[in-house]
Amino acid sequence: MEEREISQAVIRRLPRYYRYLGELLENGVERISSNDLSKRMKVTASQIRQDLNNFGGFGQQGYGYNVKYLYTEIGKILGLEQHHNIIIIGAGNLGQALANYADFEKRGFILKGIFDVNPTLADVSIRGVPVRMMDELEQFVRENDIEIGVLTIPKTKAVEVANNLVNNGVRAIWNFAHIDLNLPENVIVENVHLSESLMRLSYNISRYHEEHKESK
Ligand SMILES: NC(=O)c1ccc[n+]([C@@H]2O[C@H](COP(=O)([O-])OP(=O)(O)OC[C@H]3O[C@@H](n4cnc5c(N)ncnc54)[C@H](O)[C@@H]3O)[C@@H](O)[C@H]2O)c1
Repeated sequence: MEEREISQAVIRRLPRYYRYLGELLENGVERISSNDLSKRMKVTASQIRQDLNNFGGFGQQGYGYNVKYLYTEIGKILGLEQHHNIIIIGAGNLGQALANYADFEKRGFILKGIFDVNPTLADVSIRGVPVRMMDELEQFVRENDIEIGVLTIPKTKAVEVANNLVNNGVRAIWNFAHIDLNLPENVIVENVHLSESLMRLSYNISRYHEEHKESK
C-alpha cells in the first residue's frame, strides 16, 4: 500500500471502528455494508467510506466490508498486532486501577512493571506484577525492552520522571499527569485528561439546556 499521511481525525476514529468490528466478529457477522455500519455507529455512510478509503478501501461494491479483514487491517494500522511492553510509574489510585485492567494484554500491551517511591507499596503486587521502587527503574527499563511508560504520578514529578524514562530508552509516554512534558520530537506522547472530557460533557449539558429553554 502507498504510504501517505493519514489525518489525526481519522486516526482518532479508528479505535471506534476497531471496537465495532470486533463486536461484529464476536457475533459471527462476516460482512457488513457501509450503510449497516453507519446505522450502528451513528456515523454517516459516506464518512465511513471516506475514512476506510484512506487505507486503500477494503470494501467491495455490492458486497460491503469483510469484517475480519477490516478488523485485522485496522488492528495492523493501529499497531495492535505487535506486543508493546509497558511500565506504570505511580502505583496510587489511578496507577493501580490501570494495572488491574486486564484488557490491555488482549490488545498486546504487556504490563511488565509497576514503580513507585512509597516503600509501603513495596509488598504490593497487582495481577502478579510486583510494585518496584524507583531505584530499580533504569536497569529494569534497559533489561526489559520497555517501549511505553505510563505516568500516574503527581504533576510536579512528571517532567523529571519522563526525562529519566526517555534517557533510558523509553520511546512513548502515556501521560495522565496534568502537565505538558515537552519531550524530544522522536518521543511519542499521548495525554489523557479525564477532567477535560468532563468539561466537554459539562459544555454539552449547558448547551442542551440553553437550546431547550425556549421549548419548555
Ligand atoms: N488524566 C486523568 O484523567 C487523571 C485522572 C485522575 C488522576 N490523574 C492524575 O494522575 C496522577 C495520579 O493520581 P492518583 O489519584 O493515582 O494519585 P495518588 O496520590 O493516589 O498516586 C500517586 C502515586 O505516585 C507516587 N509517586 C509520587 N512521586 C513519585 C515519583 N517521583 N516516582 C514514582 N512514583 C511517585 C506516590 O507515591 C503515589 O503512590 C496525578 O497526577 C493526578 O492528577 C489524572
